[in-house]
Amino acid sequence: MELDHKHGKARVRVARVWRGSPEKIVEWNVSVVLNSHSLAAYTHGDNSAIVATDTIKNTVYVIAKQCKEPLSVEQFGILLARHFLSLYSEVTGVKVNIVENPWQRVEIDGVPHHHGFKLGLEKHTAEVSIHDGIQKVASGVVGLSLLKTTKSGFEGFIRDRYTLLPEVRERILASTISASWSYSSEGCSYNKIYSEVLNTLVKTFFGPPTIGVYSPSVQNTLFLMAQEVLRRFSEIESIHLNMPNLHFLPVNMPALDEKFEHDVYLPTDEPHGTIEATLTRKNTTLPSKL
Ligand SMILES: O=c1[nH]c(=O)c2[nH]c(=O)[nH]c2[nH]1
Repeated sequence: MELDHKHGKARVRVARVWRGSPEKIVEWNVSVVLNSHSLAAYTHGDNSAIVATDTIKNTVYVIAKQCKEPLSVEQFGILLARHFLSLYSEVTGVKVNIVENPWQRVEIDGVPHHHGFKLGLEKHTAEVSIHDGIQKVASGVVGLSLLKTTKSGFEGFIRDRYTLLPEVRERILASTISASWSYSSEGCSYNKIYSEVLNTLVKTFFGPPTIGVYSPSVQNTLFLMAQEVLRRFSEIESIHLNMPNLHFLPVNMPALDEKFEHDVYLPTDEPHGTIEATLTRKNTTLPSKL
């Protein structure tokens, strides 16, 4: 028999304020998982090699306190992960996942407020793992909701006795996107890359402001978004995109003598299409190696 085991603390919420002009704040929801030599805790009730999950939680606050300057969610994850490995010989591996709550500075009549913030929508995430001495950093976003009212269709799919969906060249395309991307190099400017990757994803989803770009499927749009990120950011090795297809169903009411004219829709998120893919860089240039 072999027991694969790990333990940690999930959903540790911490906010860190840096006083000054202007004031700065981050709010993080931190989860830590440790691999350790604590097999005996499972097999013999011997807890002598366990870092208590309560201790793990306290450590999040202590490391936050030690951060005297603002830092990215990735940098915080790296500090935390390295701490557990360097302090405890019992710990052999660590994974830290953090979700940042998007507090954004308020502007009053165009003037940034000294200490006022409002909550944005999409959230910056980070995953830092260290196993066998190898540190891996991935950044991401969750809750990036995008919608376009036209320049989307879906045609040419399998038609059989189970198919009801009409082929269309005109529909609403909407998704709440999650993405995560991993880096091939260390010490990147994580916050800068985060906002530029988001910008790239959004630009590719919509196309140019006045004319947009036609999407023949969520699958194709997803691929083009991922490809553009790998093209632009040489430090990114791989990107995963999860793009649920949130259907806006045409409302037809023949009994009321009202027919759908691409105007009234029933927005739904259940059920939704699930479309996801990971694009990973090969050593040659894209897209020839795909
Ligand atoms: O872009 C789409 N991809 C699909 O795989 C799919 N399936 C479906 O019913 N509608 C859509 N739309």
